[in-house]
Order: sequence, then structure tokens, then C-alpha cells
Amino acid sequence: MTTVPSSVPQQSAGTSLIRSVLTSPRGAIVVTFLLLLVLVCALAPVIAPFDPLEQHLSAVRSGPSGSYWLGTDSLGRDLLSRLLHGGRGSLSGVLEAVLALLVVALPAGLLAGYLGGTFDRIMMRVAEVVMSVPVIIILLAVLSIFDHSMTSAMIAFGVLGSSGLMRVIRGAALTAREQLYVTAAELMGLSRLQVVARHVLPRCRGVIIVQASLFAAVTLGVQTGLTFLSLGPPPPAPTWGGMVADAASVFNQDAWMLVPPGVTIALTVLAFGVLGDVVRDANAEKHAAAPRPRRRRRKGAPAAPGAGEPVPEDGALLSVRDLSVTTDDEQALTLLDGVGFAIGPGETVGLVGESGSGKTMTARAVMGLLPRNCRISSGAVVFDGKPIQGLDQRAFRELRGRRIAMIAQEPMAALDPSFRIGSLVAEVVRAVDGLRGKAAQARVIELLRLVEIPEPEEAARRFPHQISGGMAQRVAIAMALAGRPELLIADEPTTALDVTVQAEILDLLRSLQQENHMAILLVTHDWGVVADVCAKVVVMYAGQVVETARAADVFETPAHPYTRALLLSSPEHAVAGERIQAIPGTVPSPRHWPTGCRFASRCEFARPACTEGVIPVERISEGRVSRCVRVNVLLGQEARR
Ligand SMILES: Nc1ncnc2c1ncn2[C@@H]1O[C@H](COP(=O)(O)OP(=O)(O)OP(=O)(O)O)[C@@H](O)[C@H]1O
Repeated sequence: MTTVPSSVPQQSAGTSLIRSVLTSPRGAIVVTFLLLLVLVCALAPVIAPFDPLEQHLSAVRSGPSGSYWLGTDSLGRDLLSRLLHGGRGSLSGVLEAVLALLVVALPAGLLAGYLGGTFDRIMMRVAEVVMSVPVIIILLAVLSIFDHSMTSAMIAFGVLGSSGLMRVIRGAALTAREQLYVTAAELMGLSRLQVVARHVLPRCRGVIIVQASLFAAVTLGVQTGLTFLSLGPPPPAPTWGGMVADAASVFNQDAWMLVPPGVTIALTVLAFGVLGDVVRDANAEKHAAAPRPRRRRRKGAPAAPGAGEPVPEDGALLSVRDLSVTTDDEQALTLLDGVGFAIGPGETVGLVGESGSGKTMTARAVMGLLPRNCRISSGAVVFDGKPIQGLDQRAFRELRGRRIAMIAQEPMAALDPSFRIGSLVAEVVRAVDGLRGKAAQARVIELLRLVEIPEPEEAARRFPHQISGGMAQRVAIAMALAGRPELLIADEPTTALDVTVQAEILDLLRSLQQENHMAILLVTHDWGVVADVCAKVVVMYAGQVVETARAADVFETPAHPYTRALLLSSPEHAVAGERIQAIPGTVPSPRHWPTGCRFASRCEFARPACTEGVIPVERISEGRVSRCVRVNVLLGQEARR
């Protein structure tokens, strides 16, 4: 029976940052100082020895004594009491300014960085305008309009300062959104708000705290300056700036009066500044310590091609029809050019080709998650009979993570290192099933068990860096299975794994596919993987499909010179009697696609006809096509071998 851990572990990166700050000596000192300061100022009405306005004319400028610990001012008012009461206004002013700063800068910066595009451009222009506003003039205007209200001035100061922080957060969000685990979260069907809150915001947390504490230091300086100039609450109200002004007026007769407010202000500004430094250092250490994902190439692979007839288009679960993708800039580079293939329910299809041939772009187009600078320029992706282009974000989320799921290339990079495994899987379970609490925890364990993770309760408590690459891939598969998808897109799911682990993961995928009758589109470089699990193969080269066939047929008689060359260059499937040979040259970039056959310059069968015009797709037999004008010559030669 499934036992459920007492709780699916929740986020803890924030607590680890706090722990690092508190365990550093500087951090512990400044945090203790600031907490004590806030406490004694908050308790001023209770603990201050005198009323801050009470005058003791017999003890004017008396200096520290048993009755007046920090001495008195020119009117015999107790300096300690005035300092404590004044601190309430100063610290609450700092808090108001910092809150105003965060309320404006946080959503604006996060959304500008994450969404990009027009929203980003508008926010950047607004930030530039706000930065060019003369702050001090605005503050003076606010103080005169709002009757010397320091709260209004501090809120205005926070809003005016927000453009700087917004730009910093935007930069951090821009970096965060490129993380594979952010893409993975989108692929799992999480809404944009969930992705920003769970995966982008935590990456920006360090920089936000640093900037906020430095801003607090500046705010205290500005506020003290304003009260020094009597622009804040009018005398005799106790303010730190007012106390400095009083002390300055009698500095020649009694220098001591400047010491209590001066030292307090200096120490507080210093504490905010040091706190910012400590958080920045702790954050940098945390990221430096984060494990880097490993990438290893598979060396050997089992043989035995999978069986199965290609499914005709009309029974297809997924049908990619004449799909072209271009970049959305003035160059309008074509990255996918008329790509077409189909996957039937429960069918496993390998998408094969060298690096840069367009496999990942095709997979992302199917998920409706193209890079931001790319768009579908023609053709269609049809899932279960319905085109998916033009679906709004909500409709896409209904598909993604639920009916179509994807596992990304590098499992370790696809798991957010800030969260425990249980929390990451629970997040997807919440998004796709709406489960909460105990039910969500039970489903998490069930999923971890389904992907054959030993001791799933224990695994749920671990962080991604505490598990192996193979285990991470199982977790990624568990997350993908959460929505019980009909189609799983696996983008090189075993590339980053050791050979034995690769075989285990392939076994797992095969058994999951059979048990759940789930279709799989397997993106891979690796013929061994194709041979192991795929019924059908789609071979891509330079943004086009060059051959589609049953896997068994491809291994027997490749019908495109590129497929043949790929097989000959593969150690596991070299043709008997021929040397393993690398394909000369490289895949041309989309900028340099030649006229005619794009493989011609690397092809031993090429003739002038190959480069004279568009090469049509030739239908060779049921479900088998090749984009080669010399396919008959090639098949004849293959048949003779
Ligand atoms: N955002 C982008 N903007 C412009 N070109 C891109 C973008 N992303 C990919 N490309 C280009 O599109 C082509 C296809 O890339 P894709 O990532 O789909 O190849 P792939 O076959 O999946 O390669 P790999 O196996 O290395 O992942 C490549 O030439 C690549 O440089």
C-alpha cells in the first residue's frame, strides 16, 4: 500500500539564503542590530524613560548621566527618548519607501523580463522617463502639497526609485526565463503566472533583497536630510534629522549632542548597506555551488528494430502538415520548411537528424512553445483532428501537460534546483489535476512509483542535486505523466545519461507506452535508440523531412542518401563490409540553404539535377517517402548489396 510522507516538501531555497546570511558573522551582526533597533523603536512608548517632548530646564545639555543615559538637548529633553521615538518615524518611512519600491518594480520588472516583446519595450521607455525626473523637486512638491507628510514623500521616493530596480529585476528575469526548468514548467502546462511566481521570482530574490536594502540605506539618508531641513514633521516632533539639526546649531558649545543621532543614523545606514552585501555574497555562493548538468554521449546500443506499420494520416493522433517556421525579424529566416509527418495513437516515432536539422524546433512547434523570435509561417499542427494554431494560452494549457507532454534534453537542468523533488512533481499535479494536500501528495508518490523510483517517499524529500541523472530523468518522466498524456514528446531523453541508465530509461518509456497506449515522438541523434523503441522514423535534414518510413525498412534499405550516410556513420548500424564513415561537412545553417537538395554538397549520389530546383517528396510505398530525385538508383544499389 502507498504510504504518504507527512508532507510533500515545499520550497526551501529562501530559507537556505536566510540561513547563509545568518550564519555569516557580518550577516548575524547586522540582522541582530536592525532587529533590535526596530524592536526598541517600536516599544518606545513603553521603554523610553521620558516623554520625548518633556523639558527638564534644570538639566539643559547635561551630557550622559544616570538619569539621562545619552544626555539632554538645549531644551533639556532626554536624547535617548527622542532618539527612540524619532526612530519610529524614520524606520516606518524607510519601510513605506521600500514597500512602494517593490509594489511597482517587482511586477513590472518580472513581467517585462519574462514576457518580453511590446510590454518590455513599453516598460523600458517608462523607466527611462521616470529616471529622468528630478527626484528632489518632486519630493519638495509632494511635501508642500501633502502638508509635510513624510509618508507621502517616502511613497513618492519609492515609486521614483522603482525604475532602477525594475531594470535590475528585468535583467534577472530575462536570465531566469532562459533556464531549461522554466521552459520545462511551461511544457508541463503551468500558467505564466505560476511559472513567474514559482520559477522566475525565486531566481530574482537575491538581487531584489540586495537592491531593497541598499535603497533602504539611501532612503534613510534622504529622509534624514529632509527632516534636517525641517521639511518633514514640524518641531517639536522628534525626528533623527531634526535632532541632527538641533545638535548642529549648538555644535561649537556642545559637540556631544551630535553623537547619539549621528552614530545611530550612521550605524543604521551602514547596517542596510552591509546587509545588501551579505545577501549578494550568499546568493553568489549559492549559485556557484549549484551543480551543472552533465552531458554524455551514448556509446553502445542494442539492436532489434521495433515493428509496426506506419499509421495513415487520417487515423493520426498528431499530424504535422507542411509546417514552416520562420524567425520573426526582418531577416525572416526559414528554420523549418514544409515539415510533414503523422503519429498514430500509441505509436512510437523517432525524429532523427544531425544537430541543427530542426528536430527540437519541430517538437517545440508541436507543443506551441516556439522560441520568442520564431513563428509558424505556414502549414498546420493538427492534434486529434483539430489544428492547434490560433489556440489561446488557456486552450494551449489544456493540451500541454495534459494531452501532450514533453520531457526535455537535460533532466537535471529541467528541474528547478530550488525545490525538492516532491514539490516539483506536486506543482505539476496541482496544475493538471487540481489536486491539493494529501491527495496531491498521494499522486506524487504514485507517479514516482510508476517511473520505478525506489523509495519514492525518500526521493520526494531530495533536491535535484541530490539525485543521479537517471533518477532526474525518471522524475522528469513522472512529471510528464502527471496529466496522463496521449502523446509524449521526448527530446533526446537519454543523451545526458550513462549507457546502462540509458537502457533502463528506454525500457521504462517502452513499458509506459505499452501500458498506457501513449504515443511517443522521440527526438534523437541515436540510431541505437531508434532501433530499440521506434516503430517509425522521420529523418530531418536542414529544416526538411527527407525520409519517412518504418524503422525496419530504414535499417534494411534507407531511401535517402542522408539516411544512408547517417546509418553508415553510426557504429551500431554500419553496413556489413563497409567502413564506418563520418559524413563530410556539416548541416548548412538556415542562412545558407542551397537551391535544390540541401544534402547535395555532401552526397555521393548527387548529380546536376539535384541542385536545379525544388526537390519534391517521392512516395515510395504506403507510409514511406523520400525527398530524393535519385531514390531509385539508391534503392537499386541498396537492394544489390
Ligand atoms: N531561436 C532561434 N532563432 C534562430 N534560429 C534558431 C533558433 N533556434 C534554433 N535555431 C536554428 O534552427 C535550426 C534548427 O535548430 P534545432 O534546435 O531544431 O536543431 P536540432 O536538430 O534539434 O539540433 P540539436 O540536436 O543540436 O538540438 C538550427 O540551425 C538552429 O541554429
